[in-house]
Amino acid sequence: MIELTKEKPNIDESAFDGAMYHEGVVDTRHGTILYLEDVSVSFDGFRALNQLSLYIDAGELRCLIGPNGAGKTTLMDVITGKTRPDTGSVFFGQTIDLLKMDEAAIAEAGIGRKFQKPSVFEALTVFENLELALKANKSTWSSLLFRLNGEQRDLIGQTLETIGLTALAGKRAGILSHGQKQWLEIGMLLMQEPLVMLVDEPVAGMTHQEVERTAELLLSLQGKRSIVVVEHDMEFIRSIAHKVTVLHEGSVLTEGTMDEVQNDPRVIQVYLGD
Ligand SMILES: Nc1ncnc2c1ncn2[C@@H]1O[C@H](COP(=O)(O)OP(=O)(O)OP(=O)(O)O)[C@@H](O)[C@H]1O
Repeated sequence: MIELTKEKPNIDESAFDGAMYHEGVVDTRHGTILYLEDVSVSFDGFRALNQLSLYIDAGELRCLIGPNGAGKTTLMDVITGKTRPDTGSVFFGQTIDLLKMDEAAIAEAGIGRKFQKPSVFEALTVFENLELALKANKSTWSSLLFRLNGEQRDLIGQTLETIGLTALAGKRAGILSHGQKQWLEIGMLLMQEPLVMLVDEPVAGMTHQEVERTAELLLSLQGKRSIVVVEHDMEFIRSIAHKVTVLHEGSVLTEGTMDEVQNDPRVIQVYLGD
């Protein structure tokens, strides 16, 4: 079981199915941190997700691939509360019903998302961006009075090391390369101490060297956090993947190692072959 290290999230008690929730703890005793079962989403009669079931283990790094329109973004939107499914269930650990929570409560409970386009504050330094991400946890009033304590400085220091930007901590984020901005944004997400990180196309537009560094970064996080990566870059997926889930027409087509899915004739037909 992974313990939430931050304060007890402010979750409506009605989101809990039964009395299994212990203060500050997401119940992963069965090894699974995200349960999606029979999830369907329709837009004007078009099924973007079609009875999709997916299970993510605590601490795993899962790669999600699939052709354009397969439903990857919609799946992320359902997990983070942006889109409500028509049918199905979505649980965080065994007991937290995400369908009863809004986007803010889901984020606060420990599910963080990094969008494809970096949105760092260019006028602020790298350090200040991380500081701001830490403050975003606080209410507006307490963030006005907020001063970093030693523990929080250490957390920023560790995060700078993790994302490889320690030497640039005092530089304005606007001067960073595209890859460095992406790492900073991953760092900002880490400041929220999420248990689950959803990462959308992290290496799009990166140089080869930056792609390699991003692979190392994500691999260094597995075990500590559960990470779901959506990416089209197959070489990158191969370098990080243990288990790959292939989506097609809103459902899971197959799951397995990169070799297994790449040699699956159905995958070759719908995705890798085109
Ligand atoms: N808000 C919406 N309204 C109508 N249709 C939508 C909406 N959002 C997604 N869709 C449709 O649902 C399908 C799944 O889209 P989604 O963005 O989830 O796919 P994806 O796998 O993320 O694709 P890509 O790899 O291109 O990002 C697509 O056909 C898309 O056009």
